[in-house]
Amino acid sequence: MSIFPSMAFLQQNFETLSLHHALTLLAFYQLSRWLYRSMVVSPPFKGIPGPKPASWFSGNLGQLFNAKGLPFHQHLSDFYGGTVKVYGFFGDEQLYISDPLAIQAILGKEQECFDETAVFLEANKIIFGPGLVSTTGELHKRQRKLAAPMFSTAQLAKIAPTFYDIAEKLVDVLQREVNDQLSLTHSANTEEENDEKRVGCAVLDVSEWSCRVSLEAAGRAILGYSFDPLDSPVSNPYTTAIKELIPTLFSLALVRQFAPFLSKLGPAWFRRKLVEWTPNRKVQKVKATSDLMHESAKAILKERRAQRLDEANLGSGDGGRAKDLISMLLQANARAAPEERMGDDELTGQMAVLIFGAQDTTSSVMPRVFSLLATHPDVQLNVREEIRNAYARMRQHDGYDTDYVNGKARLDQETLMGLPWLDAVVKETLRLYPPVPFVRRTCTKEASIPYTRTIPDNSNTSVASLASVSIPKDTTFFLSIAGCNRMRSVWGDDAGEWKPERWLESPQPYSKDVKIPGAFSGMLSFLGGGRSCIGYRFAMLEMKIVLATVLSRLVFSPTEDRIVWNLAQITSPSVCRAVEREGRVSVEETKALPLFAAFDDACG
Ligand code: HEM
Repeated sequence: MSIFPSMAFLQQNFETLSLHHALTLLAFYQLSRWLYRSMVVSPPFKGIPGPKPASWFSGNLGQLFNAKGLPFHQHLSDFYGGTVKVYGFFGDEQLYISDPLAIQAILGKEQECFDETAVFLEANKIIFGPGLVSTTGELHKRQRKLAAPMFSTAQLAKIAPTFYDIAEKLVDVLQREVNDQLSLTHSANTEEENDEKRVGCAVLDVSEWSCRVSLEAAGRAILGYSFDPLDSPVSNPYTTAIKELIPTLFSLALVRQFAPFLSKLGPAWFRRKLVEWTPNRKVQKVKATSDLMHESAKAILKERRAQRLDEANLGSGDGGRAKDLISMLLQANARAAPEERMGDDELTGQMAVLIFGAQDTTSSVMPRVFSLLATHPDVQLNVREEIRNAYARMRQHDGYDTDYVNGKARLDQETLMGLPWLDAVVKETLRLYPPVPFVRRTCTKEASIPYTRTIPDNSNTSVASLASVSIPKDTTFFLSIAGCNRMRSVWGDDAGEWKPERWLESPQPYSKDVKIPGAFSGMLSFLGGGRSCIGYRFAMLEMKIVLATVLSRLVFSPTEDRIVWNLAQITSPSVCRAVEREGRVSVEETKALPLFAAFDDACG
């Protein structure tokens, strides 16, 4: 008999236990499992290279789940190769995989052996409810089958005008902000000072604007609900809450390890009480955000139902334009066989998950694109010229009137998606700087995975040979999206450089020998396999519409601010500024990405 208390024992006896006893037992149970795995079970990854654990308690987890951890992640694949041994709690051996061959197996033919970690699934169940990111197996497949048609090219074409509405509003708002800044600085400065400043330029926080636009685009396109009309001075409380959710969750990485146990503790009302009683500011912040998301989702679902959006309504009243993706999902749900339908908790779960999935990711990519264009003026010139030429061609075209809305020109979807420079810039940014640099997976049944072992030889180069590693059940590992996207064996010696031209030279600028299943354009940024990003077409369309609309009018150049990109599951930019307090100077980071911006070509 095992010396450890089983979960069944804990559950049966829970009624008679005090909260204090229960938590102590839980901590003991968790601790003993880790100790058992690390001390009794023989280490599974002998011979696989990797760094020493940085701490006896949390191994390398503190380095990996660290806002400043991006260089460490890169170092692992650069220094140790595509399959690296890292340590979890109490010496628990884990893997850090960026090897394309291994990933091909994990996301492809061996995918049945791997799933999201229990920590990820259970934490998401608590935060979002039973949406796509917290379900597994048949339930997950059923939900995906119902949700996938919302993201077809044809359905997305119906929401493209919504993206254009938002992008055009953004340009109007930015124009006002630039004008306001220019008139303020002009009247406050002397002639000399004005000469020194970049004439005609204002400073815009492209990160803040991208966050607001992404949330508004997600709200309107997915829920048919406006979270942030952009022209009000204060952003929506939902924006602030959702922006802080990922960093807060990331900083709670250790506490989240208890989520699988918490989720099995008694009825829902009791688990809720446990969270309410937790004396931790960050836990309370996550709870408040989760409540806000659920309340919003429930209210919107009720509203949609009241509108009785049946098939006839969807196709009429607005020129055949569906209003939002959730209306489409409700309709598909009503048409599905009773046993396939989603319940209300699943529907509200999808709503929260989709808003969340759509917001933080695209709002990480867009500021990165603006910033890279600012520091690569030649590329920016090419992109802007290409967009402007496309508009000019459209104006010359006989039937151009149909592409005008409220007096503003709009590129049709085919033209927009086919702009080579814009496409190359977005793809190359996603490749080199994937907003989600890694995901975690658990091995649900033992699997043998092939990988390429790199061995340094005497001439300071390395030789590669094929190898395989057996991954025991319950092993947790890191799947490095950024590491795989930067593999020199796939992308060539310049894999670490941002070179949009590579996509112009060849539509497939990566090794033909490596096949990563389901991945977008040979990269892993949207992952692959059965849990790949369901919203990648949505993301590409939204980002291209916003970028093309903004870049057709504005030109960007860098300020002297030092920008750092931090890791919080999703990457985000911060500006570093020296602050003096009580005679001491320290560097403070604020979430922002300031760039000089000017309308047309006035920026020098
Ligand atoms: C540049 C933008 C985006 C990137 C880089 C991105 C990336 C990813 C990645 C890497 C995953 C896998 C996560 C994991 O398995 O742990 C994922 C899943 C997901 N994404 Fe995205 N995403 C983006 C935009 C979107 C958008 C716009 C939506 C919704 C409209 C969305 C909805 C989802 C959902 C629902 C999942 C979970 C899918 C499942 O488990 O079946 N994403 N995304």
